[in-house]
Amino acid sequence: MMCKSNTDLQTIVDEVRSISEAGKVADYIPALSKADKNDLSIAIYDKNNTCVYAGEYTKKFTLQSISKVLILALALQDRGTDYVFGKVGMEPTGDPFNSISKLETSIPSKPLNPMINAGALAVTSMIVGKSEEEKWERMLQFVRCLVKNDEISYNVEVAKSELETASLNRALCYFMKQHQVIDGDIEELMRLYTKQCAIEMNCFELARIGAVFASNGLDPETGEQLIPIHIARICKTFMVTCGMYNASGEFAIKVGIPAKSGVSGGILGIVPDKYGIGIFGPSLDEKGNSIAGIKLLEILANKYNFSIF
Ligand SMILES: NC(=O)CC[C@H](N)C(=O)O
Repeated sequence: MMCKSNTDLQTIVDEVRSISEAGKVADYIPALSKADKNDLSIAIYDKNNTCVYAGEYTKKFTLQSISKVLILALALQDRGTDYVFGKVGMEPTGDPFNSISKLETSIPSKPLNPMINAGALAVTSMIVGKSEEEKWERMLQFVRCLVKNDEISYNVEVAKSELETASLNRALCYFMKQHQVIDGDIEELMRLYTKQCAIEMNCFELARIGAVFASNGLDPETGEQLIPIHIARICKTFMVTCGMYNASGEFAIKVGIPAKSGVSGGILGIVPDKYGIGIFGPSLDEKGNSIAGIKLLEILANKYNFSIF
């Protein structure tokens, strides 16, 4: 399926692009600091299988936290809701995505939700497989299936860069191991998590994943049920309550759709029963969300009445 350029969308992208100057690209994962601050691209994939784009839409980026939604969908299929939510909560947090503080203060000690790092690390530890290789193969295959592209892979440099510097995420893991939220080898978990975060695609491919969620788990092209309906619903609900980190409340008011961002500057947006949206704009605001990406969504939401509320 080809995605077509769209002049109305391009006009909005051109208007918004300069906002990127006010933000900065993530550099706590050293390899991400190489991103071009002024890149901005968007694709909107209709559930009836048409797609429009604007900006440098073939540019690839790593999913980072967007992968949390996808791996949650797989873990829920692997283990069921009772098991997953026995270990990870369902409540939003007003803290930054990598915060450790609530882990110690909540009783019983479990991460508040699967969209913050602690919760996502616990979710990745639940993926079924006889070996590390098998677990990774299953994770990658699931994402490939959502995009319908077997060439989707991960950025080795970004994964390595994060693996070498992820002391805080390691600390979250060891804390959770002590409290029986996770078990197994922490370095294996770190390798799987940093690879899932480094899965790479362009905004068109991300928009296609959004279209699967928008259609309650159905592949927009083949009609195949890729994600069970109840799991697609759980994922979209988490995206509304926790998807934009500690900016989720403001985003719900200003845009009003399920969305998930990542520190690479990607945003996955879903207009239920209508569109999947993929955005890439690596310049971030102080909460770690794409500054131009959010602006684009605000404009589009107003213009086309996207809000689900
Ligand atoms: N917010 C994000 O995108 C964070 C993902 C990143 N890989 C991390 O764990 O720090």
